Amino acid sequence: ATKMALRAGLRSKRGLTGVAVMRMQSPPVNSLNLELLTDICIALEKLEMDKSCRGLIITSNQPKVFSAGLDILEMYGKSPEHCGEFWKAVQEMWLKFYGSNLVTIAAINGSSPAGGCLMAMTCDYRIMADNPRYSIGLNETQLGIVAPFWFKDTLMNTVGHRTTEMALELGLLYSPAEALKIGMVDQLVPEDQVLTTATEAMTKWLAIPDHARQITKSMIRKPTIDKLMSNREDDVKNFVKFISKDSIQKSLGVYLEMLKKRKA
Ligand SMILES: CC/C=C\C/C=C\CCC/C=C/CC(=O)SCCNC(=O)CCNC(=O)[C@H](O)C(C)(C)COP(=O)(O)OP(=O)(O)OC[C@H]1O[C@@H](n2cnc3c(N)ncnc32)[C@H](O)[C@@H]1OP(=O)(O)O
Repeated sequence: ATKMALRAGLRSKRGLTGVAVMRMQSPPVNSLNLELLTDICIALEKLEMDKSCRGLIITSNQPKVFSAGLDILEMYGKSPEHCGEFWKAVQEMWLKFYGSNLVTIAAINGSSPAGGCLMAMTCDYRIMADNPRYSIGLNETQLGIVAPFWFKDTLMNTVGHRTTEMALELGLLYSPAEALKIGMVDQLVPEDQVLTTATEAMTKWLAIPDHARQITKSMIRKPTIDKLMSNREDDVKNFVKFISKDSIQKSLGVYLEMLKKRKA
């Protein structure tokens, strides 16, 4: 039986119609594996074609974690072919979210490192739980890997040039308060209010006529999207070449061990 990795449905509570809530539920930490990425893309594609849907809130059903980012097990000890397929799915998720016609809001109810942060940054607005135990950021360099140009572009478009230099080179993970300060997230609220606040924020975004908002969003994001679109195959090749290196595989292995030991 296929595992339902997320739930998407149109809500009509409190007068808020045409808004889907997507809840990632891939235990234990919503790491983005091929299955979850594919499910997310299919669900978003369906919503995008549904004329009654205008907005999407993405959140997590897992306690304490929004998403642990890309599933390292999809990149560790796998064949070049598998790594290539996986990377295409990561690209697809980014392209669909960053270019979405819907109003997209990330209700970040837990930690969101690396690919989890990327996913949140593709949204139009980010609300995070104000819990100092949670962290968010692009920490790739800490794993000995390099975030590709479109991760970097998404961060730069969100927090600016200088902050991106510091954040990306040092692989910084920020507390919610720090993330708010640099503009990585837009609002902090108590944990139990993340979803209701996302719904309230959605009302404000939906008050803008769709066509005007969509054209404006596209005008701002299209150059960044086009850059990946015209380099997709090379980007896959670069990823496969990079991730297959013995030194990179070793770094990933060490990092996975560290994650397990930290737990013990
Ligand atoms: C020139 C360059 C050219 C090309 C380069 C191209 C590309 C390279 C770049 C690729 C980009 C990668 C981006 C990524 O997203 S990499 C993933 C980074 N993610 C992390 O660093 C997060 C790691 N996880 C955590 O910090 C914590 O798990 C978290 C804070 C999310 C939750 O903590 P909690 O205490 O609640 O859970 P844990 O006990 O730590 O974890 C539970 C089990 O889950 C496993 N786990 C956690 N994260 C991952 C993951 N991302 N992938 C796979 N597995 C993960 C963890 O090991 C535990 O497993 P078990 O011990 O239970 O077996």
